Amino acid sequence: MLPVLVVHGGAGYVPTKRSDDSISGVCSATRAGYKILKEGGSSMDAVVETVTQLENNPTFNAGCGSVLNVKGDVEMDALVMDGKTLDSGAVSAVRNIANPIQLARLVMDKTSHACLTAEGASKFAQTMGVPEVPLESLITEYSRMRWEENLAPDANPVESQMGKMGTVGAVAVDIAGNIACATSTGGLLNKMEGRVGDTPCIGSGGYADNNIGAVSTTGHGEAIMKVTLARLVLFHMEQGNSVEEASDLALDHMKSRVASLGGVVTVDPQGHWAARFSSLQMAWAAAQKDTLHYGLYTGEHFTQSIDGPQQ
Ligand SMILES: NC(=O)C[C@H](N)C(=O)O
Repeated sequence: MLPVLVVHGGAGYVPTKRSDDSISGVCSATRAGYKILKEGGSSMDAVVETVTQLENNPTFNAGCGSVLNVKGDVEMDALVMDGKTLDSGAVSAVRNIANPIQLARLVMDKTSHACLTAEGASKFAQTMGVPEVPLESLITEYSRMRWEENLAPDANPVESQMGKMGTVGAVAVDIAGNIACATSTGGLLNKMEGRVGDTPCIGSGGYADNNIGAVSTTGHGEAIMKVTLARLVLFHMEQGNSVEEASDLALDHMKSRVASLGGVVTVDPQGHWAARFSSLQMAWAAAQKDTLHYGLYTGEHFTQSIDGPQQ
């Protein structure tokens, strides 16, 4: 069953003209992460590489392609967690870097803290030699268009975003049985300056514990934090539920308790995995036993050889 990698590209609704790019984006990032696992690399290396590729892909709301805040700026959140030690690293409201997930990992590896924010995170990035990139390099025509649309007095950015989420995340179990998660996002469309969502919060945007499993989440951050969605999935697994049942129970609770939709990718130490969502769509992919699995709509599950024609 091991190794295994499961990836999401955000819960919500993917406009038809962007759905092929979303599917091919999650599939190629999954291939890259799975290669690391197959060669004996760690689950942490695999999830960070996978999420880095998705941050570099302008289709997704993370890194280049992030949504803009109300001022037209990009402020990004990211989290990694290591299931062996329960160490985690996060950055919130970080600007002018290409790969927040790599900075989150540096917070975990090189500081005694779990999260750095805003200017402090930028100063740390400089100290670590992470190159500063111009704001313009993170902004796509599409994200600027959606920002402008949502500045109108009658606009409803939360409603509009539920349509198109695009946060990215990955969970993995490596050959040694170590488990990790990584999640990265530009957050919510036209959010207030300084708004921090669920993504960098342990237990909400993700969680990993070698004894239970790992989860990466996507959805409306304020709702995800109310139910600590990632830890809630793992709680249900601790109660004896399968990865699928636990994921569905947690998503059902978020829907009934706080009327919010979302999605998760989940693994357990044996290598069972799930990609579940209550939203209309979630681009997802998984790799196990040299097979690539992927889908977009509820119930959709395609498979092909990992070395087959590029999806
Ligand atoms: N697209 C998302 O999943 C958004 C993210 N959870 C946030 O609220 O920041």
